[in-house]
Amino acid sequence: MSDRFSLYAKIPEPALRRLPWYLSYIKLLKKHGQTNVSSTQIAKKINVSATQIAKDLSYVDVSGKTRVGYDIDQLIEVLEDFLGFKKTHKAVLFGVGSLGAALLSDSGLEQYGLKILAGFDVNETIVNTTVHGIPVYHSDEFVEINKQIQASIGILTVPPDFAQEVADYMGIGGLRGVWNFTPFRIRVPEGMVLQNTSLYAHLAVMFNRLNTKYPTK
Ligand SMILES: NC(=O)c1ccc[n+]([C@@H]2O[C@H](COP(=O)([O-])OP(=O)(O)OC[C@H]3O[C@@H](n4cnc5c(N)ncnc54)[C@H](O)[C@@H]3O)[C@@H](O)[C@H]2O)c1
Repeated sequence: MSDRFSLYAKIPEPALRRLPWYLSYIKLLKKHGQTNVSSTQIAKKINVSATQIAKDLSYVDVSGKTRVGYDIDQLIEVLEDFLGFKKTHKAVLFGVGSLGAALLSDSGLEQYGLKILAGFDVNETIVNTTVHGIPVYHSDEFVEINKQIQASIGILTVPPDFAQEVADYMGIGGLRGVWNFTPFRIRVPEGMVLQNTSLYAHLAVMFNRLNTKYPTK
């Protein structure tokens, strides 16, 4: 992220979560040849009020013009920069099982600025192979290997019983952020960034909403 953004107020998380929606919508408009967009136009499609959109965009270094709106090329550039999608963040992944291997095969992550350089596992049948072109090493080799590759993010896709132990080990190897896919609520030392992601948590919310709207016997 550019230094210029450090001049701005800390953006609230809900606003930060909405910015990628705007980005993806304006990229679609660009694909259809549009060059400018107003917050009112975004609002109609995204289902967020125009006032909220203008407020969210006030956290990034871009300004719209009356009646013309925002320049789409500039808005895409600034949003991608702000969201960190233009920079390469080096990562490693622990636990090359079904979820881990799927993440290694997802080329979308690299487009969004996350480059996975290596996988680590303890299963001898996976160690010293490549998965989708990414080398997989034994977990014991992580600290030495990371001295060379200097990754800063660790993706955690091990069984929950090993989640805390592996997260602690990630810290020893110099990682500064953990993207935790396990359902285990890991603790990380102060200064380490933790992001928990769970498909199942979202699924539970959807089931709950469905049951509320359409109760079953
Ligand atoms: N967040 C989500 O939406 C989501 C979705 C699916 C699975 N999960 C979670 O992701 C994790 C992995 O699930 P999966 O289905 O891929 O399991 P899996 O059993 O297919 O894979 C786990 C892998 O971790 C490896 N492993 C075990 N101990 C290790 C260690 N100490 N260091 C490195 N690797 C180690 C195993 O050898 C295996 O290859 C689980 O915690 C699961 O609950 C989360």
